[in-house]
Amino acid sequence: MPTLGSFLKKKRTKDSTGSRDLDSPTSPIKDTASPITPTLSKTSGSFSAGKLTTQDSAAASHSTTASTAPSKSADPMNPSTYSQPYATPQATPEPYQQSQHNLPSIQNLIHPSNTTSSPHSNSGTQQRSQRNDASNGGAITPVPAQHVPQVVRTTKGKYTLTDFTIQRTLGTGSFGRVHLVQSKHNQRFYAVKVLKKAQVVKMKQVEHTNDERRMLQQVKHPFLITLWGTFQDSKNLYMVMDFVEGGELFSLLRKSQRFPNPVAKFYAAEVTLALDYLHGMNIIYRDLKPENLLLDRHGHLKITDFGFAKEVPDITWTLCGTPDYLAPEVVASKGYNKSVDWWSLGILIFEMLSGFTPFWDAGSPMKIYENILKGKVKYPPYIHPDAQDLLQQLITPDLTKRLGNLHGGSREVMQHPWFAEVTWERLSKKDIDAPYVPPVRAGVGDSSQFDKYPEETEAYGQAGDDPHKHLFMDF
Ligand SMILES: Nc1ncnc2c1ncn2[C@@H]1O[C@H](COP(=O)(O)OP(=O)(O)OP(=O)(O)O)[C@@H](O)[C@H]1O
Repeated sequence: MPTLGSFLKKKRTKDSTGSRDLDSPTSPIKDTASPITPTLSKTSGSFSAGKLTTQDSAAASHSTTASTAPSKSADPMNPSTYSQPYATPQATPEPYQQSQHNLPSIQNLIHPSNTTSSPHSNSGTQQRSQRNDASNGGAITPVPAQHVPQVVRTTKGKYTLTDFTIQRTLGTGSFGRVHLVQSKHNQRFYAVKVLKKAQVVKMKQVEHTNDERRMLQQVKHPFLITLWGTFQDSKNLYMVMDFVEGGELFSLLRKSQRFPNPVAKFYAAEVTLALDYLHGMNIIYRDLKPENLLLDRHGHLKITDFGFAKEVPDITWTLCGTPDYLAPEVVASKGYNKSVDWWSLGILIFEMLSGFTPFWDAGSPMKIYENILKGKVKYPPYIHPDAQDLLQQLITPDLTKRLGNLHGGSREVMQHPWFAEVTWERLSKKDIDAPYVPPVRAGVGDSSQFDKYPEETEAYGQAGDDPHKHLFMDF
């Protein structure tokens, strides 16, 4: 039996449960007088989550502007890939009305033994725990692959630091940070994830990091982040991705406290399509949570952070993920399969609908794990009966009953009555209006939707000894 070691991968920079005060008068979104008015989408007759209309009129007015910008991706090295420049915004949106949103108080969920391992241990609230190579068998029915894509995308070109002007930090993790950067070749903006090799090695994340690169290189889907390429210097690894301007779903959820039913449904449906795609490629994502869901400038989701994604045809044993989102078979060190992502989808939907996660405990991750194993979920009365029915079938420890893990695979999730209005085909083409359009100015590197972080003090691109180079040959 391998040893179990947990460590801090990333702290939620905001708590996962601080929205228990659901009747707070400061909440911009309430179920009782929802600002999300169900509207017909641009594709009449198909599902539309409606619009967030009270956030600010500037956001709404900007959405028209933003939608004029082409959403075509562009290779950072290649100016010809952006022949249609972004439309210049006609109206400058007002910045987010932060004061209206009144973020809930931060509560600490850091495991005492892990508080020193994070680069931001003074500001965080929740850790991800991980243990490697836990073993022992578990009787699991593998989900048959739904579809295997014909074409595997390859990352283009080889970049170096000198191809980009590094700008502010957009987010931080345990081994590094993500920067907004501008390509010197095409002037467009990208996100570059910088991972410190020494930290990756110290935290035994070499395999996960190489997996992350390989998984991201393989995937191509409207709701998954695009990786353009990777490179390294003596100290750091660099991953060049599209910059997703709208910020984390986490921030929107905390500002909103909880989402009305149609809004949660819209985001859950996009995640479901992405999971269906990943599982069709035998990839388990394993880190579903609102922090890893970014909003593009039109309000559609992009799943980022493939740090735990893994190609697993049948069963795996590694314990990784975020405590609140872990399936019981992962907590119990049993072998597990793709169905852990369906469990996490249940937790995500629960959190979107209620503002807190079902097994949350102020005490510690150990308490959360205990709650997960007990498996008792209290459903708030405002959760729609169809949603509750879906959640009960996703957040079930019985793998022979968990939706998504049955014979029909992800189709059975999509066919659940809660998703009845969703026109999956159109949604997969982003042919359905998002419920909320982030107030960003397209094409100008507007990072106003991201929290501020202290900047890196160590210069990138230093020459010198590189004892870890052989571990990251693919970068
Ligand atoms: N492509 C992107 N565009 C904009 N922001 C991004 C992008 N990728 C990541 N971010 C921001 O950076 C944060 C950290 O990214 P990510 O989770 O990938 O880093 P990480 O180092 O793997 O963190 P963790 O320790 O959770 O694994 C995200 O939560 C998000 O706010």
